[in-house]
Amino acid sequence: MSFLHLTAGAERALIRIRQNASEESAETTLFAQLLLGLLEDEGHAAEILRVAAVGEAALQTAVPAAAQPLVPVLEWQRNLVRRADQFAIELSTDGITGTEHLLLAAIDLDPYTAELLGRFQLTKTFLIAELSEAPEELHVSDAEFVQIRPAEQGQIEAAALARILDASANRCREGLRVIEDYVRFHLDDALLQRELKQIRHTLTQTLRYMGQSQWIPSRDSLRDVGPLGALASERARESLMDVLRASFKRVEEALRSLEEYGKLIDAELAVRISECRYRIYTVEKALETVVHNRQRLEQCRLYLLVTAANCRYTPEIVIRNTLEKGVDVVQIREKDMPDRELIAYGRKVREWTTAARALLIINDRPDIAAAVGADGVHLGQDDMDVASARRVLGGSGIIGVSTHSPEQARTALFDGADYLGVGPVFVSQTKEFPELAGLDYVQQAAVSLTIPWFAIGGITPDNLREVQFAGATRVAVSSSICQAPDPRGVTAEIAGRLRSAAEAAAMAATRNPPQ
Ligand SMILES: Cc1ncc(COP(=O)(O)OP(=O)(O)O)c(N)n1
Ligand SMILES: Cc1ncsc1CCOP(=O)(O)O
Ligand SMILES: [Mg+2]
Repeated sequence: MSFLHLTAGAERALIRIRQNASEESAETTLFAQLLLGLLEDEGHAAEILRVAAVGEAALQTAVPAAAQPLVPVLEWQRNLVRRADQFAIELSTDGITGTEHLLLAAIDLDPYTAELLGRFQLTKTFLIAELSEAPEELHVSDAEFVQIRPAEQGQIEAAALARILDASANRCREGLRVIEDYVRFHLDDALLQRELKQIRHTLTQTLRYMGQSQWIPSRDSLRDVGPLGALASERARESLMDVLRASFKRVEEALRSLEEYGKLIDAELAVRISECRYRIYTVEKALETVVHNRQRLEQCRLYLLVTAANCRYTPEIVIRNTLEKGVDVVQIREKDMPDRELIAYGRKVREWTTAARALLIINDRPDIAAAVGADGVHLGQDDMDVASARRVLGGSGIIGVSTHSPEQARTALFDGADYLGVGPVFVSQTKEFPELAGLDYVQQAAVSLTIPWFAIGGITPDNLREVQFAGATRVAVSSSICQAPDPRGVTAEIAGRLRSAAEAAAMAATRNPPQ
């Protein structure tokens, strides 16, 4: 199993640190451990360090003798990966984060590391130049371009065609930039960023093959119909979301134009443009729901799955008492209840959850969720797919998806899930699983996902600490609350610990804001 976007070497380096670290460590010690780990490994960073003649002995001196304040390891690791991701997205064509990007992030974030490696000429500027991959399109030779030849175009004037294609390509590129900025600076979502980058890359390459370099001589910016900002509707924007939506529209229209006019040049290349357009639609849909539902889920930390047969008391007692003590989301998980009974029960739970300002999710059944006015539905890997469920539930319904690996998480995200279940972490009293995803998957989710996710499976007050240390800030539980002699007490304990951790993280974030 691997991280969503890290090479195996980068993954090993991070896991090693988490295995050796306690919850808090001196920041410089963590950077020193990272460098030593990178040097020991076989990755790209080791090669860079070796070529620069940086040996183990030199790295040991990275730890200054003076006592230093401690930082939460989890937070440190998130910042490191986030910075490394940005370097990978900017510098490499595939956007995959490798050990070399971790090394660059360490130099960028830590003055001691920068000073130490600077002595070996390994500076940020040097590494950026070294790691920048030339865009692939530069390797396409002129002979490979499709030529626009007036004779082949029949009545179409080649210069006009070139102008149309050039203007559309520019509109598309500009719009994509605006969208990428939103995803990077507002959503901070590396997965979507990478998808956008890959679309941009495919597009650049396709345009290159369509003979883009020949279009520029036909460019006439002053006479170009509809320059940006000419219309009042193009000038007025009231929110970031407005800007985002307008940019998607501009990109989609420009792609459509490229596709249609591109057919006059090469039908196969036009198909590639059309594929880009569909990928953009997918990203647009994912972004719309991510933004809307992320707000609704933002403050939810404790998620309770209720199956009447597994409760020590009646579901009403369990649900109403635990809502009072900090449950934020209730999932009705009834596999065998007749539909009419389920709907009547669901409507009652809807009233209790609404009064407590909590969310109600129905397991497996979008039709029942719609019928009872629930906030959403939860789907497993073998349940209805997200797109079909959304048609039943309607656009604004929340859809959660169970995932057991990073690959499933990635798929669920692009299918349009609003939150994920991440597990099973431990053996569950509620459901048997052929294998556990374990704390490894929780760690992977913690560094990779910005969509809300809940660790699930066998979580109790006794093991909650381990789950939190692996990076979970939200948990979903069933038996440890529903079967407890004191569901209120267990709920209060779990909810309280999740809240304290969130408050501590918020304090840390104000001390060390992401750049
Ligand atoms: C929050 C949450 N995560 C995971 C699951 C499991 O869903 P699924 O795999 O479909 O299994 P069933 O619960 O349907 O048996 C869940 N329900 N909730
Ligand atoms: C339905 C399900 N899917 C993954 S774990 C799980 C059960 C969660 O219940 P418990 O908290 O009792 O393990
Ligand atoms: Mg299911």
